[in-house]
Amino acid sequence: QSPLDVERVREDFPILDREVGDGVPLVYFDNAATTQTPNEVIDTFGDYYRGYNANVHRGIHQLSQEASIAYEEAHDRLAEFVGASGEREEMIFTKNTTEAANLVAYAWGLNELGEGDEIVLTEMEHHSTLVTWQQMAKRTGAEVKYIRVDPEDGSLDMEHAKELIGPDTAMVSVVHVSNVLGTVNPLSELADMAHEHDALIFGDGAQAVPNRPVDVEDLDVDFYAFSGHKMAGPTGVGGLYGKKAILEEMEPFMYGGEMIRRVTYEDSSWNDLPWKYEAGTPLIAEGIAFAVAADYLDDLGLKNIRAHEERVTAEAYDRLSRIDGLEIYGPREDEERAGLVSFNLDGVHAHDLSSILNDHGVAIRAGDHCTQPLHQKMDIAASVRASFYLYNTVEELDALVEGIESAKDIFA
Ligand SMILES: Cc1ncc(COP(=O)(O)O)c(CNc2co[nH]c2=O)c1O
Repeated sequence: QSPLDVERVREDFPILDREVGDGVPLVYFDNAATTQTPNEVIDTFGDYYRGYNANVHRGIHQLSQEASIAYEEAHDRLAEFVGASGEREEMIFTKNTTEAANLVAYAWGLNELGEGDEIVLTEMEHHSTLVTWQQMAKRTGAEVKYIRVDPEDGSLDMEHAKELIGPDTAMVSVVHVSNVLGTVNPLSELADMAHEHDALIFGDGAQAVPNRPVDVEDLDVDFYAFSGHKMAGPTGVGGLYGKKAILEEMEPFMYGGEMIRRVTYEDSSWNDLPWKYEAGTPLIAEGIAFAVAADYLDDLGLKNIRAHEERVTAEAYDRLSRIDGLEIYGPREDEERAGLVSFNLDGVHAHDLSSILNDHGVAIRAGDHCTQPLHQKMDIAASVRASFYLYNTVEELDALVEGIESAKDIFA
């Protein structure tokens, strides 16, 4: 029995009633790419643009004050959502997780990294962090090293992590939950290892924040990034948590209005946190809707969402593992796994399988999921990924299994 009343929850997501193709019911299993948006979040946009649309931070008039208060308080809400006690001063709104990683790489990395410094990543990093730190290393003369991933169960080789993280390590950047394997990495343990050597740690929380309680202070990460569109919120807004002392010391790398205090022809000084890192007119409605998404998830309960997702994922794993010729990647059935299952079917290319599944109404993702090095390491050109969220049901798995069996009849 799920801790969520899923049938009632699904009423909040009108898109889930859609039919696709020849009138086939939509089965949305692409939540690791982006989640669907509840009415409460959608309605925020209409309320804002009909009721209090104005530019923020500067206006004296009432509309600007209303918009400013809503936008600024949204920062407090997202800080609270991830356990940041510094409230808005530790919560920068970016466009997404990718931009958050780039902000840290440019604002911190460009100034702090040099020859001899090492950046420790994992082999399962998403391109948003892997390419960012790889290119920042090339620009600064730093060196990137990768913690090995065990291809058998997608686990991180922590003995190898202990070898790599040392006195030359300046930054450790780790995906909290892999968007391909479903592996949940021991971020807190890696933070301790980084701090033992006075290195900083960046946590990529894109696949963690939506579906489990995250407390950045318990984790003791220095930075932690996540995206609104992956947690029932809008695209265009993400959160970058940073420890206040680090954000105070760091120099901004995007300049302009909002982020300044005083400007002369000779020099400029910066605004308070977090505005110092939010140059120009922000995504105001998106930021306000981001906080509504956090409220929506907290009303359902992140522990309930996690338990529901575990139930659907366990059933998916069990049913997929019974299909001959289907190989599942990542943690084994008895190991902790986030709400996704990536796999391949013998004799059927991932793109062909996803096309057949689409004909059955099933929306999944096929490809490299922005982790090309990981796929190369696993010696697979691509993979098919089914990813679940709070509104999916065990019954929806029937369409997935039927679609796979249909693909076997056609291709295998
Ligand atoms: C682990 C991880 N990190 C970072 C990102 C980047 O997030 P963004 O900046 O909001 O795009 C993603 C998005 N992952 C995926 C986006 O589409 N399919 C995916 O698996 C992700 O899964």
